[in-house]
Amino acid sequence: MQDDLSSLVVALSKSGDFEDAAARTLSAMMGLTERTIAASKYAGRAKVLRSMVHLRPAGGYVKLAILEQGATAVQSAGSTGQRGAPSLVSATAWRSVVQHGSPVFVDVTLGALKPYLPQLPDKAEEPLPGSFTSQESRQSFLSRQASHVCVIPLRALGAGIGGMISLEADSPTAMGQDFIWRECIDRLQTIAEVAAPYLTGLPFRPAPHAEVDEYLPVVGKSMANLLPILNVFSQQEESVLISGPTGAGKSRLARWVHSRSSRRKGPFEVLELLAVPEELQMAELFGWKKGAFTGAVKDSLGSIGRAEGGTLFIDEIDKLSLKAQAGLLRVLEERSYRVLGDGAGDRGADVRFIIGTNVDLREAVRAGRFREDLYYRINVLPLRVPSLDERQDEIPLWAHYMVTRRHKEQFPQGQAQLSPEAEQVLSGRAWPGNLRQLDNIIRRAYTLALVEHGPSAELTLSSGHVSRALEYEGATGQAESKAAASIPTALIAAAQAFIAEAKRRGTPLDLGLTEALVGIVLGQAVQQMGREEAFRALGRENLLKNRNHHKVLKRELEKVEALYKELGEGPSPFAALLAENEAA
Ligand SMILES: Nc1ncnc2c1ncn2[C@@H]1O[C@H](COP(=O)(O)OP(=O)(O)OP(=O)(O)O)[C@@H](O)[C@H]1O
Repeated sequence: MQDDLSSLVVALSKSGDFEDAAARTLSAMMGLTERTIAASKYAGRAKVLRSMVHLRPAGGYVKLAILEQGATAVQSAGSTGQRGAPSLVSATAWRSVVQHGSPVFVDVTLGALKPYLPQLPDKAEEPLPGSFTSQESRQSFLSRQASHVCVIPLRALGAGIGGMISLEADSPTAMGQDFIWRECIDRLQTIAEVAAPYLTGLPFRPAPHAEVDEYLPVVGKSMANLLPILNVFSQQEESVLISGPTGAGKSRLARWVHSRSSRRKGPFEVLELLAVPEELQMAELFGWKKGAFTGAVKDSLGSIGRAEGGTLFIDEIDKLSLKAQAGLLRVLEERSYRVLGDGAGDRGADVRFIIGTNVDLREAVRAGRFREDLYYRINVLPLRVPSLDERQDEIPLWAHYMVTRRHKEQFPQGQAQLSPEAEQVLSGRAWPGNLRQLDNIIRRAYTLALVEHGPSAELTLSSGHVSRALEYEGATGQAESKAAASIPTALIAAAQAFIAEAKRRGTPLDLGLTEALVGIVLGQAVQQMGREEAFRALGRENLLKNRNHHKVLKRELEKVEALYKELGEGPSPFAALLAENEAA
């Protein structure tokens, strides 16, 4: 073992990317498992099928690597040519790994799951309450011949559990027994510990060029990395949890998942919880029979009923009342529900759920607003959609797509484009409202261009059109949103606000007034850190040494006052500091 471990360490230290490190780690683990089988009573009657690295730090999956028996390289998740639906891992297994920080053994045939807790031997013998998992996970494993699964936590150095490694084996004669996991678990864990810093720290291999389609017409670098994972998710029956900021495209991605699933011919239903008052949530979800409550004048299908045979996307799940959460949990666990006022009993739900959220559900669980069991039940296949600001490379592509789409509605044969300057303006600002906000701006800029040029099959949106569309947004809102953005982005936003004001006034707004920026930064720093610390932090210690800092602060703050005066905005937030400085 020592030799194997040393050669693994050498190999890992030469690995250039996650995929290579994953292949080496998984093949070392599968090799060890095979040797353990060969030396056990299951020799010749059991085989190792595959293993997987699931990198899923808080927020969602970022990488999934699968090594099939006999292969030397990991499969890129979701690649075509995979047989059947690749099984991932059950919600209960992940929950146990997170809660106990220890491995878990799953007997798929029995549907039993045991945490490996040698320090608490009694507990280790008890299957986890609630036992194994949903029917979906079980079926998924069984369809891949996996009868026994071992799941090992993956810890990044100094961090919590950021993922897991799962090993699947086929050993029908070991039904109801622990299989060989106990014999090799310590060594498997050692391999996982040695490999964890490489698996969590190495860069990913660049994703192959992603195919775009009507549901996802633009794919930049970060989405290209996520799509293979989402593709695997789409082939599962388990619930998918899509989190991400509002307007980032979660509902479109849900549709994308549906369009790639085996349910694509079935309906795709959306339940926007934000639009449903709490007291109507149960009715909206489950439907009602005539007379079930005041106002129920005829039978009505709920979202679950309408999504029968297809997919239901429930957006803003954190808005679900605790009562409706209990109802949804039951549907997810038992695949049945009761229509309100239906005396005929429960009906089955053949529905795949995709859940959307723009809040951190763990926080909602901690605050007691969201059921923990429901959280784990929907958190089997989580994925976080990055904000548009994290997908900078997509901004011009989306803008182009949105302009073209709009123009084709008017002129099917026409051509519309954005000037390079217009693209720069769009790329240079922050998008707190994400794709929805970008779409709104493009719509306005397009209208402005039409107004200026008249209806025309050939149309170019200039930076002027885009800037004017942005002006409608209001400079204050922008400035606030910029605070969290990168410095260049924030500065460009400030420049846009300045230019917009210059254009609005009709009288010149002298460029020299922008020099007030130095005073704003300095004044802000002095207010936050105190005089001396501020001058040091901003690289002006020399001014402290020759006692010139009062003078410089005065000069710069006066420029700020001049700017405020010119804008008719009254005293600046640094007026008191200026007076105090004068007195000093
Ligand atoms: N794939 C897409 N194709 C075209 N437009 C898109 C796409 N994705 C997002 N958009 C644009 O962004 C807007 C917001 O997208 P979507 O409703 O999917 O976001 P969301 O993350 O679900 O938002 P919310 O959380 O507020 O519901 C859409 O109305 C559309 O203008």
